[in-house]
Parts: sequence; structure tokens; C-alpha cells
Amino acid sequence: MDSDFIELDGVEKVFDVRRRTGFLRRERREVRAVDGISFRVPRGEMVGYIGPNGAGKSTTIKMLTGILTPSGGRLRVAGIDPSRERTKLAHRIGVVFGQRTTLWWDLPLRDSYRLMHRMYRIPDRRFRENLDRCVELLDLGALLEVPVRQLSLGQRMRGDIAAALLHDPEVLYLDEPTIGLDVVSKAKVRGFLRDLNAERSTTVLLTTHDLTDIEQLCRRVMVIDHGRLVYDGALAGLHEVGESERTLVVDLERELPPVTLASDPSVRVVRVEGPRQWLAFPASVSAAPLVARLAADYPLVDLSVREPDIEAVIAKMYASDPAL
Ligand SMILES: Nc1ncnc2c1ncn2[C@@H]1O[C@H](COP(=O)(O)OP(=O)(O)OP(=O)(O)O)[C@@H](O)[C@H]1O
Repeated sequence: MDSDFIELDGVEKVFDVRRRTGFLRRERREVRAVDGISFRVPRGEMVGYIGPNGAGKSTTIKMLTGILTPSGGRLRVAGIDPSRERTKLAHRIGVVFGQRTTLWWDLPLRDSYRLMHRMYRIPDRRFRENLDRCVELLDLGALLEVPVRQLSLGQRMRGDIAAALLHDPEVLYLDEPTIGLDVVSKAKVRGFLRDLNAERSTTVLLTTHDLTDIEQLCRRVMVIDHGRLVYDGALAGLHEVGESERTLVVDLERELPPVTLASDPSVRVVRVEGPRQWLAFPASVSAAPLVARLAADYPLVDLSVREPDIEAVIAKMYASDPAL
């Protein structure tokens, strides 16, 4: 069905790992990196795909691009079997790996884009339009003549996202697109992805360790752990299952005793350092009314909200449901 753009049914990937255990002895071991995963992503949806280190996220993305062949199960992207028709699929997908670049290190950005223009055989007009749009929205104008190796991480990431979009892919796989970026660059990248999804209905699968990425971009999140899908639903639901907490970090005008919100007993001060206090509250609760009440009762100078980390949320999910 066309509306299900990505389809996985019982997909598995088993790696055969050989380890030296003695002078002539080798031990063979199977690593089940992906262990029977099924899900569907309709066209135009933006989905978070999260999990702890080694959970199987990159292996799934590599199977979705056709770099790896599944050991079992059925997988289709736009009706195509990625590992059998990798080249055909390449024209319809874009991939961004936050920790690696697809750009040519010694070439200016513009030359990398020219090479992609040829490689993907993008019609001239489409290439120019897409490049102009990315340059404008990702603020790349001043960077086009700069060799990639001289770009900052945030600039390089924006350059990589543009590179992945020059051929108008229908689906974009993003692996840690905001890793190591400062707050301003993160906001720029997130804003761009939101607009892209709204304007072009690009399907996006987003892997990240930053739950704020998910919160700001995805209505649906899938959690993978030990190669299995352990959650598929709204981020708020994940917080409820995991009983996770967010932290409000407030800077007061002066040192004060731990703040109290009589109307909200679920808020607890967990740390105090001079005029700075850390308040934990259930992640499923909106921060805005808490901030309003605090601002009414206390002399606030500054504040920020910290998301729980994914590992903590998943650990709590296990604690609350031993069947997992
Ligand atoms: N080529 C390979 N050969 C053997 N084992 C592998 C290979 N690639 C991945 N694995 C193993 O498969 C498991 C899943 O790895 P994967 O890279 O998919 O995890 P991940 O969720 O992307 O982790 P991270 O967040 O650390 O990137 C890990 O145990 C990893 O060691």
C-alpha cells in the first residue's frame, strides 16, 4: 500500500562474530542486532527511532538504505526491497549521519554539491531550485566557497542536510543530526526539518539521543532495545510508561531556601547550588504552568528545562514492566 511508505515485518539481522580465544582457537558467536522488528511508517510521517547504545538503530537504518541485507523478515521502502534494488532506491532516499560526512573534505561545499548533481543526475533546474532553497533556509550562503574541513560542526551538519536533499528524496533518515551542536544550530536544524516535512511531506526517520529533538519534531516515537521494539506511540505515553522526570533549572536573584509549589506537590527540589535550584517534575506534565507559578512567587532571573536521557527512560520502563 502506498500510504505505508516504510514496511518492516519480522525483520532480523544476525552478525556472525569470530573472536580469538587462544593461539589457534576461535570462538564463533551470533549477535542478534535486530531481532524480529515489525512497524509501518506512512508517507509524510516524522518518527523518532530511539534506544540505548548498541540497541540496533544503525543496523535498522543500514537495512533500510540497502547497505545491509536482512537475515530474515520482509522489508520494503516505497515498495522497493532496499538490498536488491539499492541504486534505484538511492534516488528516493536521503541519509544524514551526524558523526560522519558525505561531503568531500577538501572541496568547498559548492563543489561537493556539483558532484552530487552529476552523481544523482538531477535535472539542472531542479538542482538549482533545491540548492537555492537549502542555501536560504539553512543559511549556507557565506559557506559555499569554504572547504568542508574548515566548517564548524554545526555548519557542516547544515551542509550535509542540504546534500541529502538536493535530489528531492521522499524519505530522509537522520542519524543524530543535532549531536554536538550548540543551541542556536540545533534550533536552526529542527526548524528546517519541521518546515521540510510540512511543505514537502518528506517522510523522516530520526535517530537521536536528544529527547528534545523528538519532542519538537515527532508525534510518534519507537523505542528499540536489544534489537526489539519495546515501545511505539506518543512521546508523552513513553514518559508515562517510564514515569520519567524532566528538570527545571532555575536561577533566582539570590540564594533562597528550596522553593515550594503548594499547588503542585509533584515538583521536588533535587539540588541547590547558591541561587540555582534544580526542580524535578513528571515529564508528562507541561512545564509552562509550573514556570508561570514560579515566576509569580519567586524572583526568577533565568531558567531552562532539561529532558530526561533516553537510557534513564528505558531503564524505568523495564523497572515498571518486568515482562519487557
Ligand atoms: N558489522 C557488525 N559486525 C558485528 N556486530 C555488529 C556489526 N554492526 C553492529 N553490530 C552489533 O550489533 C548491535 C547493534 O548495533 P547498532 O550499531 O545497530 O546499534 P545502535 O543502536 O545504532 O547503537 P549506537 O547508539 O551506539 O550507535 C551491537 O551489539 C553491535 O555491536
